[in-house]
Amino acid sequence: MIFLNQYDLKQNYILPLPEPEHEIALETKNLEVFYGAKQAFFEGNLKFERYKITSLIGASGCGKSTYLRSLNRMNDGIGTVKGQILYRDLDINGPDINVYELRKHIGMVFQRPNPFSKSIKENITFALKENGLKDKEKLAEIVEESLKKAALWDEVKDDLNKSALALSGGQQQRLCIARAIAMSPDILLMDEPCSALDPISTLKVEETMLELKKNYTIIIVTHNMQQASRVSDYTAFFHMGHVLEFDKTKKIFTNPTIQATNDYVSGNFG
Ligand SMILES: Nc1ncnc2c1ncn2[C@@H]1O[C@H](COP(=O)(O)OP(=O)(O)OP(=O)(O)O)[C@@H](O)[C@H]1O
Repeated sequence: MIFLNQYDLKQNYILPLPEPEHEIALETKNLEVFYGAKQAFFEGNLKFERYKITSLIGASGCGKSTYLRSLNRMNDGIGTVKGQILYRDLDINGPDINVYELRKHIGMVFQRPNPFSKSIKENITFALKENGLKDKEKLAEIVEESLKKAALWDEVKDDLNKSALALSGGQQQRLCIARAIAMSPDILLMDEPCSALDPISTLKVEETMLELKKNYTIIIVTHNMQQASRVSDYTAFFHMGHVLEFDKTKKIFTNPTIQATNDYVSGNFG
């Protein structure tokens, strides 16, 4: 067993990023996150390609969620985020950004399914109505479309007025995905979206993600190595608050450049 502190971070990090092949949906430059005096994330320079899935992997406490949550300002009021987060030529970490509007573009799906205690339909229409959409036909259209994209429509189409809380955990998580995509985000952040799900529900959510990447850019935190290798195009390996290696998923899992990545993906430390 190899222990985390065995790696000399100064020698290993940070590998040059691969050249992005396509358009960049989101980029972080010199991102740092502090909780009080403690620095939890260091020098994050990553570029996320549009219509691709990027997995963030690494041992518990290495800063994956801290980094992910910064991308739609979920760390506001919790930690201090320094550096730039560039989205459509805007630094969304800037003081003049309307965070509520931002989250319509960069949505989040959490670890535990968290549907509202409302009907399946209302879970999807609630935020849209709050945003002023009143047209019933348009709302019904969005409900159907979002549930179809989240691969839940066939299972719930006859029960749209039933409580979302009566759904299984896996169905609830797909409903939360439907709720997020009903707002037509550009980018979906997913923080261990399958950790509370059984293997069959996990596979369904993974299939949903593969379908969703036709229209969305997805960044997912996962502890599940098989999941990262099954769904993602790129993988970033986090270690003690640093991104040590970021590359195509196939390279990370079959021929990583640094020892620490190799040890992690082959299960030799944890
Ligand atoms: N709200 C907070 N206040 C203070 N410290 C925090 C807070 N959230 C996270 N941390 C600390 O920041 C570091 C990174 O935590 P983070 O949750 O980002 O790691 P992670 O890689 O996502 O872990 P896990 O895989 O267990 O979810 C840890 O040392 C953690 O204790």
